[in-house]
Amino acid sequence: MMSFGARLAEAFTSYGHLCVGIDPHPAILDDWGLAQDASGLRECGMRVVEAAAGRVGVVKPQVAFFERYGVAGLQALSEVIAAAKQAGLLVIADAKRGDIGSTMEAYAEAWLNPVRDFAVDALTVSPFLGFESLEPAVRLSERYGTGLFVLALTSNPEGQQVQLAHGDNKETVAGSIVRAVAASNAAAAEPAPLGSIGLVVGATTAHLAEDNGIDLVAGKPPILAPGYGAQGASAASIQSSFATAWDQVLVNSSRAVLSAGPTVAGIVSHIEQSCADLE
Ligand SMILES: O=C(O)c1cc(=O)[nH]c(=O)n1[C@@H]1O[C@H](COP(=O)(O)O)[C@@H](O)[C@H]1O
Repeated sequence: MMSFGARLAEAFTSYGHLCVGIDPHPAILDDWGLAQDASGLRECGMRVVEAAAGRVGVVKPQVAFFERYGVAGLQALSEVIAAAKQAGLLVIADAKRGDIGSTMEAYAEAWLNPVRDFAVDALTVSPFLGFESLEPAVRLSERYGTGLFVLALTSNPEGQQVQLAHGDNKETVAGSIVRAVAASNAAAAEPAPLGSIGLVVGATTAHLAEDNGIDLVAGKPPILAPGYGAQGASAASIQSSFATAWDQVLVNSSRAVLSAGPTVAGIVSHIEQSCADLE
């Protein structure tokens, strides 16, 4: 199995930098005339998958919106994940998992082991119990050919209180996470144009990396950048903020894409416009 970084690099070449978020907010279900239950989630997710297939390389279901409806919601999530993989899309589960190492291993098994119900290509994870607590997920990612996106400099302004705090050695928390991710990629057995351990850096906050001396290029981590569209970042601002790291960036858009529904044709037209903007 090719590494996640190698598969993502191929997806960039074929389809560019857009990742379509599957975030079935209650307001979206209402706007689309869908039921506020698991059948509504499933239908919403399937329409987005149909629109995304062959136009972008990656989709990112937001697990919270499925979890909200309990077991039936998670069943819908597993069906949407399976349909996306079947359509040739890479799938990132946005579950932001993070815990002590022994528990982290169970989370990684749940989301990354290809035999499990929720098996995806990559998972968002939180390093705020200490980057080392993610070690089992890093190890299992390498075993299964999957990837991680580690929160570093999130798109929400309140994140900076924690992420730009300085430790004893004067380095920011975000800077130390980025450095640890670079080291993980440098230690990977299989060299690839992109690492398999990625970062989450908001499209709205990326400029803070340079301002704080944070090197996003070392170790070539893929960078998941949410914030395009609904949170205000434009294609031009994202390209200029990421500067030399731009070829590593996967730009997520969720609400802006879904608000172009409910028809598959409407979603397709928004995706095509966003892809053209990000070229
Ligand atoms: O990990 C994420 O994807 C994420 C990190 C972050 O810093 N900011 C952020 O908005 N996200 C997620 O990205 C998506 C953004 O959605 P829109 O603002 O609707 O495009 C949501 O699913 C968020 O949970």
